[in-house]
Amino acid sequence: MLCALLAVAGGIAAQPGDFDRKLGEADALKSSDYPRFAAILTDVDAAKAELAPAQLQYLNYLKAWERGYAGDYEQAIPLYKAVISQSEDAVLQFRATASLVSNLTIARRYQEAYTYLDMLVERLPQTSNPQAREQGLHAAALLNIQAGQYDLGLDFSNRLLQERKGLRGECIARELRVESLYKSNRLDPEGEDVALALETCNSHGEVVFANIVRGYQAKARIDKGRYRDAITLLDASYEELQRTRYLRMVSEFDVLLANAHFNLGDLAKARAYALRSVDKRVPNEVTEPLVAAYQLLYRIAQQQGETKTALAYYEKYAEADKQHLDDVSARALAYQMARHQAIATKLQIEALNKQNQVLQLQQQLAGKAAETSRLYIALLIAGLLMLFLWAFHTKRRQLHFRHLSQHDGLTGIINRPHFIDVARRTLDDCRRSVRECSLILLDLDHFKTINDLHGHAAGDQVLKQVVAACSTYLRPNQLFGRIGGEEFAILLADCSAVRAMALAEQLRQAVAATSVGSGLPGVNISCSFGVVSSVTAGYELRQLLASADAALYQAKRDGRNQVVLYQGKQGALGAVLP
Ligand SMILES: Nc1nc2c(ncn2[C@@H]2O[C@H](COP(=O)(O)OP(=O)(O)OP(=O)(O)O)[C@@H](O)[C@H]2O)c(=O)[nH]1
Repeated sequence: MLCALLAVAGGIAAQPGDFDRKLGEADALKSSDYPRFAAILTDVDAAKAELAPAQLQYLNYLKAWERGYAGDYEQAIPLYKAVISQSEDAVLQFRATASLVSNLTIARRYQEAYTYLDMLVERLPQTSNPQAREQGLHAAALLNIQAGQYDLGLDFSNRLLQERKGLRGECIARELRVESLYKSNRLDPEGEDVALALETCNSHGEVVFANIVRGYQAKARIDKGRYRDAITLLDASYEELQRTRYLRMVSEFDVLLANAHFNLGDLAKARAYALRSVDKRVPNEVTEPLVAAYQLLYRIAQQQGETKTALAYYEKYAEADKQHLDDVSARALAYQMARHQAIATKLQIEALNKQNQVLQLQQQLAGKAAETSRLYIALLIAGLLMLFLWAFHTKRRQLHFRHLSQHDGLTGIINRPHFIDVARRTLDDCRRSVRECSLILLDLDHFKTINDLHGHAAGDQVLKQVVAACSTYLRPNQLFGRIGGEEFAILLADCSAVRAMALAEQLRQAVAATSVGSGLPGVNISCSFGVVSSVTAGYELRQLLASADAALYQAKRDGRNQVVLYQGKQGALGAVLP
């Protein structure tokens, strides 16, 4: 092995078989011995020029896996796509598709995930490689469970279970089974499913999967009011779970313990666990445990009469809950759209078949001109028309679903997930062609007071008026989205800070003018604005939003109803209008 490594590192021509062996070794080690896997990958990558085309694709697949493992899905996804389109090895293509589905799911690109899942399911019958099949069935079960299609999730887990009996895949399959059953309210916490899943995962040393199963077992006990039993279960494997450093489960256990203690009236312990759950949260993600932790902290503070703290936690809870629900509905809608796409394609194929039959019969008729055949043709044409109508209807519903998933129900402009999606792509384009972009963030002033004094319905009306006032000044290519309750963002490609400031000022005046004729006498409607340019904050959306937010905060502090430009970390926030 050392010789082979030296041969690669030192540029001595290595045997093609060496690379196959190394790549295979790296593949086998990737989840159990990451440092060794990474070292082999670096070695083989250094000798890239000597690899045969198939070996190069295998290397690219492992590199994509490495990026995904590091959480860098934006790099992993195009790498997987390249392997799928360039590799001639059907097994590698299949495995890359399965990994791509998982990465797209975690990166919340659900529609794309379904498109690739359809490809995967279609190729499953022709794929006999056991490892590839395990990956494919795992990805299919996971995505369906995420989309709330628990029976489909259960089907795929059962197939995985049958195919991987006695192997590590059995543990994964049994865990997925427990998850589907819990999420569809059918899990018996003391039943055979849980017991077998724990036994299989423990026997394969799969600590993380075993603890995911315990998490669902504890949840089911809590749902049945058996709080002490849940605590006993979670306490027993608490230390073991901490050692895995798998944050998703660590924060889950903490919030479950917080919940059980809260229900038993021990508020001090409940608060400690809930705070720990927030502290150990998965970075940059709004997960279910985070929403539950904020809700508990709010309820604990409320019970202890700490009104101010309760309110602060309530706001965090409401915001996290909204984001989480947006995500859940995006997954469900993506599923519906994927199904409609599949039906539409099937109908198109059927329509083409019928069209063929009509042509064939017409040819026969040219010779015979038989009356009965004419009738048959008329019937076929009628059937064809109906099929086209049906396909048209399906397409329309599909477009409707897409619109729902991308737009805000109240104001009609695009919603936060879609804004982020399109803005990232626009910023990438601008970065590549070195064009300046600007971002405007606007937030209604004292909106809570309007709600409190005139009711939520009046508040909704004000939100619509503000959007209508701003839309008058915006062109179709200027991306306008609702990114929070009363917070909006506008991304302007090919736009300098000076022009963005001028536009923001126009919008400020337009919003202020809606106070007259708003139907709410004595109410001043205004917005504060934060503006930032890619010249000062770069092309990363997250950074642009954070910088615009800092400028917006400054505008709020300085008295609201004004526009502030972000001028970089060093420079003060300045160029205040009016
Ligand atoms: N009517 C209505 N209210 C909403 C909606 N989304 C969020 N809100 C409310 O918007 C208010 C935002 O209040 P705050 O964040 O305290 O901000 P504010 O009162 O505008 O004060 P400043 O931003 O500091 O000027 C909260 O009361 C939310 O309940 C919505 O869709 N409709």
